[in-house]
Amino acid sequence: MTLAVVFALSIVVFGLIYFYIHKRYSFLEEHGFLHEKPRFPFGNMHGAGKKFHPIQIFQRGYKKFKNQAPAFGQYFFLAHNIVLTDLDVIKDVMIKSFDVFHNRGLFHSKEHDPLTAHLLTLEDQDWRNMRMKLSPTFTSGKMKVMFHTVLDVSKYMIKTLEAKSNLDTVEIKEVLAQFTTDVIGNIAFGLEMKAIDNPDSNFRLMGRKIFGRNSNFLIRLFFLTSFRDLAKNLRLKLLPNEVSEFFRGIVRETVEYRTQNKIERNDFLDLLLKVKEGQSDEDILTIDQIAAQCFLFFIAGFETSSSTATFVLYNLVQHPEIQEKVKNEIETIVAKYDNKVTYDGIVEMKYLQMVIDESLRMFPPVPQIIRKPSRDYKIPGSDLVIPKGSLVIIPNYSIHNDPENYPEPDKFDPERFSEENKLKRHPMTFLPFGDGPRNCIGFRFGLMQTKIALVQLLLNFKFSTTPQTPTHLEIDPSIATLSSLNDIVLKVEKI
Ligand code: HEM
Repeated sequence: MTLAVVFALSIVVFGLIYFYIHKRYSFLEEHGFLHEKPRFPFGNMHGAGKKFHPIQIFQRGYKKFKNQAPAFGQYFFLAHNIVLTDLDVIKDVMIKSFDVFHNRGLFHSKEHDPLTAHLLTLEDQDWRNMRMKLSPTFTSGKMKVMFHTVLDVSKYMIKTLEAKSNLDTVEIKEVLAQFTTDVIGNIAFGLEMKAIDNPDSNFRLMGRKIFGRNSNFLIRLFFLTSFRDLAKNLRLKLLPNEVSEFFRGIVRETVEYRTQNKIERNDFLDLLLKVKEGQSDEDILTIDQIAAQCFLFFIAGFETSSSTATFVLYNLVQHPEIQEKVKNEIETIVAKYDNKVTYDGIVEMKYLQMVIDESLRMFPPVPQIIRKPSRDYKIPGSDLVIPKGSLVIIPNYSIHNDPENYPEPDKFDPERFSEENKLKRHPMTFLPFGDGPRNCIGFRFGLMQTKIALVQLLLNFKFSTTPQTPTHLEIDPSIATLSSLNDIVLKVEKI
């Protein structure tokens, strides 16, 4: 081949690539969505995962476009997504038009990455069947049964913290992450673990491999989700083999042990095994399906709840008068129940709930909610049409921190969540657990374990700032859930 032919071919190839990129980056303009100018190869995601958390990029667009249109667009590499800003449209998407928006479009691969095929990612009828099977596991009645197991684990946390108290520097996020790891390991995998005793326990290590700073989980998830079909064809995986084998192995062994020894426990695994027993053949959950749900309970349950409790404590040390008020409420209600921490007692703690809600508003652990329309969707009251298959983002972090919804959003003020004040706001201004039929199935459990941890901690210790406590929280850009970049170091004194 002569040099001239090579040169001509290169020009054609580069021309085609340029044309393809240009075509992809014209998509939002052609569909009428406002957007920032994309730059190849990251689109609008320059710095995501390194300098910025994706929610900070969504927030930039949210502030810019919110008052101009009910939705705006963004490019993630070459893929587009649509971010909703109008609260009525969000309500329509999550609730009324659920028949169009029942999927999330997240990457999963039953065949090559079996632990990714769980309730969070399943679609259409597979999701409906699984949600129906799992819903009975998360009722208030089931929470009451599991309450005592969580309480026992919390007593262990208190004992361990007593040994550390009166030291000026306790990194509280790690203490709480060890607590929720123990809880979920116990309830979802049937294991009596002591991550609190051994911060390097396998479960805690797996937690760090998934959510830790170097995991790149968030970027991999977005990437595989944006190029789902290609990723499946190339047999790409979201989870490292090591993580996958660890969780599948534990569930397989525990199920075999329980079946052989006819052991019953009041936990998630038991309830999933009951689904396995009672149904017709096609309804029976396979070991991989059970392992995937348990794995999801682990990833959905431990980080979210420990972050919630950490953010509450962080806010309470900045506001000692609120710490005092919530502690008084806890003491009064515990005294009423014969000096015992009871399920009914924690349900009665209204001010504690307000404190938790206000923390969830400022720092929602799941800071964006995702849906994928199964057909073209015309946004009510506008000419915009969201094309079938687009990734649609509900930016709950931006909504929760929008001064039009919450004046002075950086101020921690639990009174915003009094019954009277809640009624004054649009229902879509508070979405820590999502909404509609695809909301968080585990919200009761998440709140219960958060409350148990806080009640036990506040009954036993006084928390205050130290010179190392951050005065302002930076968001960790590399972690999928909302997490603080700074260690949350507090002074802990035994009462
Ligand atoms: C404070 C703690 C928690 C927070 C803030 C939280 C938040 C969320 C959010 C925002 C969603 C998406 C909802 C939507 O798309 O509308 C979600 C989904 C989900 N969460 Fe949670 N969560 C928490 C605790 C838990 C726990 C403890 C479990 C299980 C043990 C759990 C299991 C799930 C599952 C299975 C889904 C997917 C539901 C479905 O697609 O049908 N979550 N969570």
